[in-house]
Amino acid sequence: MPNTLPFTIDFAGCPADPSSDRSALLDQTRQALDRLHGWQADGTLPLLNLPAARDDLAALAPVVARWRQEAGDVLVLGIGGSSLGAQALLELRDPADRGPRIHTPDNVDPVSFRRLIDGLDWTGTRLLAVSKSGGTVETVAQLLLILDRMEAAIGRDDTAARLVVIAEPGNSPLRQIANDYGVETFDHDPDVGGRFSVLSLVGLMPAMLGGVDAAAVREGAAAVLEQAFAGGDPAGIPAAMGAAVAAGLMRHHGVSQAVQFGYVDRLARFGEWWRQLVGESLGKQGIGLAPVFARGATDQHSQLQLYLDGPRDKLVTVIEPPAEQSPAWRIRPEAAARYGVDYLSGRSLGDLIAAEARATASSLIAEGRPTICMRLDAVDARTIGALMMNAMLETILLADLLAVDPFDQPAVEKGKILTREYLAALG
Ligand SMILES: O=P(O)(O)OC[C@H]1O[C@H](O)[C@H](O)[C@@H](O)[C@@H]1O
Repeated sequence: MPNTLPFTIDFAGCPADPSSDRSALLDQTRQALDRLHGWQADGTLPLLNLPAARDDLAALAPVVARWRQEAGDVLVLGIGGSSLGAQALLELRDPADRGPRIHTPDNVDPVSFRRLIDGLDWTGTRLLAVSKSGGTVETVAQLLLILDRMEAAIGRDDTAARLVVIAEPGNSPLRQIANDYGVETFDHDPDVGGRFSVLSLVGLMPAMLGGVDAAAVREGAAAVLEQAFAGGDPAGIPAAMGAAVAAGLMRHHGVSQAVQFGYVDRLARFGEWWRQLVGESLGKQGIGLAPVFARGATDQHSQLQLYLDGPRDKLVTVIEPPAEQSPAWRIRPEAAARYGVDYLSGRSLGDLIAAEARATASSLIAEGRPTICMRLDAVDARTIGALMMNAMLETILLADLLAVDPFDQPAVEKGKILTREYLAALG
C-alpha cells in the first residue's frame, strides 16, 4: 500500500488575515518538526518510534490468541490514557468478530460498575489492568474489588491465571498486586505518557483482543510521521498547518475552544481520546484550548446554533464521513414523491449524513467561523492510526507554538492527593 495519508484536510475555511503571523508560525513548526525528527532518530521521544515497533506486539500474541479463544468477557481496567485510546480503537471492531466481549469500565460509578460485574461468569472472564503509574486510585479500587469477587468464585490460582497487568516498572500498588499473584506483566514505557500511549500495547492489546488490526493502526501512524519528516513545506503537513492555524486564531482572534464535529459514530470515542490529548497537553499556565466533541448530525439539532451564531471563540473541525460503500437501503422514489420529500428519492442514509456534514461546514464558513474540513478515505484501522498520530503531532507542535510543555499535567495532582485524604478521613 502506498504510504499516502488516508485523509485530507482543507484549511480554506480558516483564511489568514493581515493580523495573523501564519508564515512565522509555520516556520516555527518547521524547526519543531526537525527537532522531533532528531528525537525519533535518537530515541529521545519513544512515542515517535512506536509506529515502527514490532517485537512488543509479538510478545503479546500468545496471550491475545489464548484469550480470544477462551474468554467470553474481558475487562480492561484503566482510566484516562490507560483506557480512552483502547476504547477508540475498539469502535473499529468488526461486528462479526467472534472474540470475547470487551468492557472498558473506566469510571467508578458504583451502579454501572456493579451492573457490569454482576452479569459476569468468572470462569470465562479475563482481566487486563492498565496503569502507567500503577497507582491510579480508580483502577486499583476496581481491581481489588474484582479480585475479591473472582477469588471467592473460582479460587486464587484460577484468578491469577486470568489477570494480566500493564504498568511501568517500579514498586507501585499494581505491580505489588501482580507480584503477589504472580501474574503475567508487561512494561508500560515510562517515557510514553498515557495520553500518547495508544500506539503502544496500552491501546493495541485491547484492540488485538477485539480483532482490530494493530499493525494497520501503526501503519497509518507511520504514514503521518513519514510525510511530516520528509522535509516538505509545513503548509502541506496537516499537523503543522493545524497547529499554526490554531495558534494564530488563539493569539489574534480570541479562539479558546476547538470543536471536533464528527459525522462518523465510530469516531465518537476517538473524540473522547482527543479531548484528553488536547485538554491535558495544552491546558496550563493560563493557556489552553478547550476541546469540545460534537456528533453530527445529532448536534446540528443541539449545538450548531451556538457554533454559527454564538461567541466567536471556536475553531470547528468537521469530520466528513467517507463515501458509503454499497448502501444497504435507499428510500423508494414512490415513497419520497408521495410524502413530498423528493430530495430523498433514491437516497441512502450515507447520502444524507454526507450532505449534512458538507452543509454544516459550508454554513460555518459562510458565517466567517473558522472551519477545517477533514475528509476520510475510510473508517478503518489504518485511518484511525493516522488520525491519532496527526492529532498527537499537531498537539505537540501547538504546545511548542504556545510555549507550554505538552507532556505533563501537574495541576491534576492536587485533586488526587485530596481524594486520598478524604478517603482516609472516612475512618
Ligand atoms: O495510566 P495511569 O497512571 O493510571 O494514569 C491514568 C490517568 O491519570 C491521570 O489522572 C492523568 O491526568 C492522566 O494523564 C492519566 O492518563
